Amino acid sequence: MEKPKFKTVQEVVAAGEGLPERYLHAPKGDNEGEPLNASVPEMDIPAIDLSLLLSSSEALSKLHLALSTWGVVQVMNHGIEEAFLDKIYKLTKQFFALPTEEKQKYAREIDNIQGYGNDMILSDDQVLDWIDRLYLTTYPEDQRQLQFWPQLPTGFRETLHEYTMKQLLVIEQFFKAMARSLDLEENCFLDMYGENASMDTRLNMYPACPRPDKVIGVKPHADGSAFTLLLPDKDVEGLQFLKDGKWYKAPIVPDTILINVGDQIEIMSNGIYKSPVHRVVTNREKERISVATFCVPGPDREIQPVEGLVSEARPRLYKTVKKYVGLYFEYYQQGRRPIEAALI
Ligand SMILES: O=C(O)CCC(=O)C(=O)O
Ligand SMILES: [Fe+2]
Repeated sequence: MEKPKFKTVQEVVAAGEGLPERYLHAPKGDNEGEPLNASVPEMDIPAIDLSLLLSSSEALSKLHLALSTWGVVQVMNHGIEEAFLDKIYKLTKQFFALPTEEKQKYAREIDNIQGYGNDMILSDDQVLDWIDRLYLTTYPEDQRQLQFWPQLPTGFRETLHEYTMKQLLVIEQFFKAMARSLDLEENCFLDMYGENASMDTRLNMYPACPRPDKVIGVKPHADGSAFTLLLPDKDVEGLQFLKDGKWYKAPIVPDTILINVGDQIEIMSNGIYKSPVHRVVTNREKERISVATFCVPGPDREIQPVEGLVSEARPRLYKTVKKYVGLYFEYYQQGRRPIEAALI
């Protein structure tokens, strides 16, 4: 098995050999000199009660407003107990705190996305993201590659399985709520999304970084998913969203799940719900973790604007796409927005 030839960020830090050039962003364009970690205002997004979304039209309007402007909401009353979310955070921290040799047992191969490792390297001139990750397909169960599922820390596998099952319920409710908030039949997104949809969970670790002004945790991107469920670090900020050309930081709201629209809901909603560009900045003193789950339509599904959202007044904006995530990665590392390729 071929192992990646680059070190993880944690290994770079442990080696104590200074910051490799490959992580440094050269100043460019109009923001010349603007440090990546410059202070930015907080975004104004609502916390929405998931349990009310099927009954309250006020909650649905709030959802509509948030998703059509920011493309992001904080979801509360999602049915996953706080103690359980704490367990996920704790196990994530414990995994990344294991010795390198232990984590390397789950190292991804160079051209496989699943497993433990550094940022995917797709070209020689790519500036690297200051992030280590453990990326696992968690659903459907027969697509799990268990050789990448850590045996340590104890309870990791069982807990990730349980988290997957709990998220499934949230995902279904959220799809229905989005449909209702657009006055559509509640299953219309779910029907297109398909029964063989998958979930990929990515555990992220951003070690403390000596040059947060020049190094980025995750480059600006929009997610290629239908939507993404995110548990951002409970103590350390870093996630930022772009709106009208300006960056805003995501607030930390305990016990909520942050859900952001991905490109495939932008396509299905004919552009009404926005797949927001976001990034993660680094921190000089503190490491940061997060856990992201990408909800991805089955590979056989044709994703396109749903009929009820196309009219003379609102012509169809996107082509029909299939296996969008493959297309996504080609564009991503070139710094282009893959959804541009789907525009009519
Ligand atoms: O770490 C975060 O808060 C967000 C990570 C992210 O945007 C992603 O994994 O797509
Ligand atoms: Fe993302």
